[in-house]
Amino acid sequence: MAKTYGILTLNKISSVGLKRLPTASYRIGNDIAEPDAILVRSQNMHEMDIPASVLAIARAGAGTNNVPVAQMSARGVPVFNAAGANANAVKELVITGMLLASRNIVPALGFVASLQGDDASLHKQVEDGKKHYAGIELRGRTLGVIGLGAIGRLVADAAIRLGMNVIGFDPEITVDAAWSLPSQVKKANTVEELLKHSDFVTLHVPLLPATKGLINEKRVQTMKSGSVLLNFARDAIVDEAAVLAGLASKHLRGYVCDFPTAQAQGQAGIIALPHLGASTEEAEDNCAMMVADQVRDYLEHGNLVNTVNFPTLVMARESNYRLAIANANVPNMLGQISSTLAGAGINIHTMMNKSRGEMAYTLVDVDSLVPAEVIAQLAAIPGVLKVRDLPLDTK
Ligand SMILES: NC(=O)C1=CN([C@@H]2O[C@H](COP(=O)(O)OP(=O)(O)OC[C@H]3O[C@@H](n4cnc5c(N)ncnc54)[C@H](O)[C@@H]3O)[C@@H](O)[C@H]2O)C=CC1
Ligand SMILES: O=C(O)CCC(=O)C(=O)O
Repeated sequence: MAKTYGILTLNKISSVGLKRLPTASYRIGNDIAEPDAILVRSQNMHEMDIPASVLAIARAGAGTNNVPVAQMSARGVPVFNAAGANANAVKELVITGMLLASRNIVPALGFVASLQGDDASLHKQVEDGKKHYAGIELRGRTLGVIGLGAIGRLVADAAIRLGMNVIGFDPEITVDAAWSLPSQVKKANTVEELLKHSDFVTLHVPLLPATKGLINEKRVQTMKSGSVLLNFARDAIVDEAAVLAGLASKHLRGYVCDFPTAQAQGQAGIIALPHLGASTEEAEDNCAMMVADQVRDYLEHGNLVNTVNFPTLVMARESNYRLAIANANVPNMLGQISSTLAGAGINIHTMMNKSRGEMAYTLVDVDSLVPAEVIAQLAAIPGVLKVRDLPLDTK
């Protein structure tokens, strides 16, 4: 009988993506027991008892801070994301956020909603009251972008098209990302340099120990007087109390974020959206399609693309029998894997191994069926975290 896979969904995942997992071999739902993979958006998985059956977790989005990545690495389980698939949606909301703040749109809408009377009275109140909501233009102002990955690059490009000057800071920028940046983007050497010169500052970094509290009290004070901070990355990247103090003293003009909190609720200068950055039909479909394809390729063929904890490794099938082995990145793993196979009289057709940090991953195409006892021997090699037997279904 052909193998079937169970996919547990923890949030609503677009059906456009789920359709890429054929119903003949995939059972998908929010109540799948002993799933082979989990698809998730923002649900916090840190306290979840993740079943031992799970071979892969895929975040239908960019940030994986809601997934216990280190715990999964120790189990040899890759954590996938949908790199770049929702970047355009976030870019459009960031530009919206800059316009909302620069033109005082939120209080202006509140003013209009509060008006009462007939048309003539409304007209008078509007003309008298509009002076309180006069704004500033984006053209000619400076945007500082912290994090020039998939989203930051698109935001930089859009801002330049609106006539803004753009400064960027990203000490870990990839060569490809640097090539794709508009030449007008100026490089800041430090966060402080960027903050000092920017009228708007937008954050597009992942939440990591190194980025937690990136915008702290000292840095709020370093920001230009009258500037606006935009945070569509993660709440903990900003020390919100410091930002509220900056708003109260009028040092900051506004804080636009995707993460409402009780302490910021209703405070002047705050525009908080309900984590809407990636909430467009297009982004939800793109993310779901990307992770469905990645998970399917991993479950069926062991290929790894777009994980946050494993190397990228894709190998075309060259035989009907494949082993996928997740192991610690320590000496002599390949030697032990090949000698175990040789000892069992199994010929290696092709073998590829790649590492990333402490993790390594090996795909081995062999010429004959691998008996269960050999799989057990491989799994028992110290440092081997997971062994998967992936014979092609040739029926
Ligand atoms: N509000 C929402 O709905 C969404 C929020 N996000 C958040 O935005 C983050 C960024 O998303 P992408 O641009 O797609 O990720 P990405 O991985 O393409 O880019 C992140 C960039 O940040 C840079 N970076 C890392 N540490 C840094 C530091 N200390 N200083 C400056 N740069 C640093 C990296 O080098 C990389 O270029 C995600 O991790 C997620 O938390 C992403 C999508 C939707
Ligand atoms: O799935 C969502 O709506 C949240 C998107 C997000 O925060 C991310 O992709 O990092």
